[in-house]
Amino acid sequence: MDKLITLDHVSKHFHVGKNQTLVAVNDVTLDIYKGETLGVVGESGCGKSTLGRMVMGIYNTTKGTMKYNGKVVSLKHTKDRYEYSRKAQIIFQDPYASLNPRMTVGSIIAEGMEIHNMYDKEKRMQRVYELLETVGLNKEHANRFPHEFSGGQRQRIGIARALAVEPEFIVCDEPISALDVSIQSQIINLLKDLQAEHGFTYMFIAHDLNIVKYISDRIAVMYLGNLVELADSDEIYAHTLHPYSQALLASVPIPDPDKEAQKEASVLSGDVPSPINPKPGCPFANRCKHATERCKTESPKLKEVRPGHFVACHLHK
Ligand SMILES: Nc1ncnc2c1ncn2[C@@H]1O[C@H](COP(=O)(O)OP(=O)(O)OP(=O)(O)O)[C@@H](O)[C@H]1O
Repeated sequence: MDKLITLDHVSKHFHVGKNQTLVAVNDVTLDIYKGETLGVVGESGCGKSTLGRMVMGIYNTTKGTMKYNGKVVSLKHTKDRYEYSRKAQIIFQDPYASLNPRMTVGSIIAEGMEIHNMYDKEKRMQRVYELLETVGLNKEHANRFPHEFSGGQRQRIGIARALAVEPEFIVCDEPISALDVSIQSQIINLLKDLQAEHGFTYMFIAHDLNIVKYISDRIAVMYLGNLVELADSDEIYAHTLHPYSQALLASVPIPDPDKEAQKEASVLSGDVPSPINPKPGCPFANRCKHATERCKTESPKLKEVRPGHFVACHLHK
């Protein structure tokens, strides 16, 4: 498969006080292949959104390089950057916060096409109507305002806006977390159908491992800014290697109450360490029941331990 995005030892640091550096993403090396869905999972604060924003070119990388189709993406105002801002789109967790309440739905969807000088005014409006139909809304909705819609409908508007500029790559940043469970699968199915039709590449960020399993070809597990495990979706569920991924999987509720009761309690005990001025060693060491002295001092590197299955853990050679 062809690589669309290449992250080479990418980090993002935020300066949060005198001599204090918050390491939101730490030394991530990762490829995203054309047409795939890469699921990115981990607890709140582990750096998923920051990674998504770097991949979008919204944040600069502090260290390392990101390439799109072999070309380095930077925030400098170049022709490539302008083109990338069309090819890479994002769908946000909270569709209401990301839609301008003073603009009609039609103007929201058309805005990107205007910025990128796509089509004349009449053709843009025709595309708005078509896009509304594509995402399961209708033409009449173009003249309404975001507050007149339900959460699921607003997310459909967010998807139509992303599609309007004919992107190749879409970051879906927890697009269904804020929606009712009954609506979640409708949005997931819409995203899957659109991918089948247009060949989009997705980076799908989520907490919920069940949903990620259904939509992802591969899954990346993050912990405290680090990529700790990466494998095909089926492989990672069948052979979960990192103790943190095992704990995350164990935290997904099992519908059978007897099995749920038998599950090992306290799988994720202990606090997540601070990302500010992080200590050396494995970031998961203080919560890991397998941790040894080595884990407390030496950071494990991500290595391929089964075909296409990468893990950063001293337990696995
Ligand atoms: N602009 C910023 N300035 C300072 N710190 C930030 C900034 N953005 C994110 N962080 C910090 O970086 C870390 C990673 O945050 P990020 O939002 O990427 O995590 P996340 O996994 O997406 O979490 P969530 O699921 O809650 O959105 C957190 O410790 C967060 O507080």
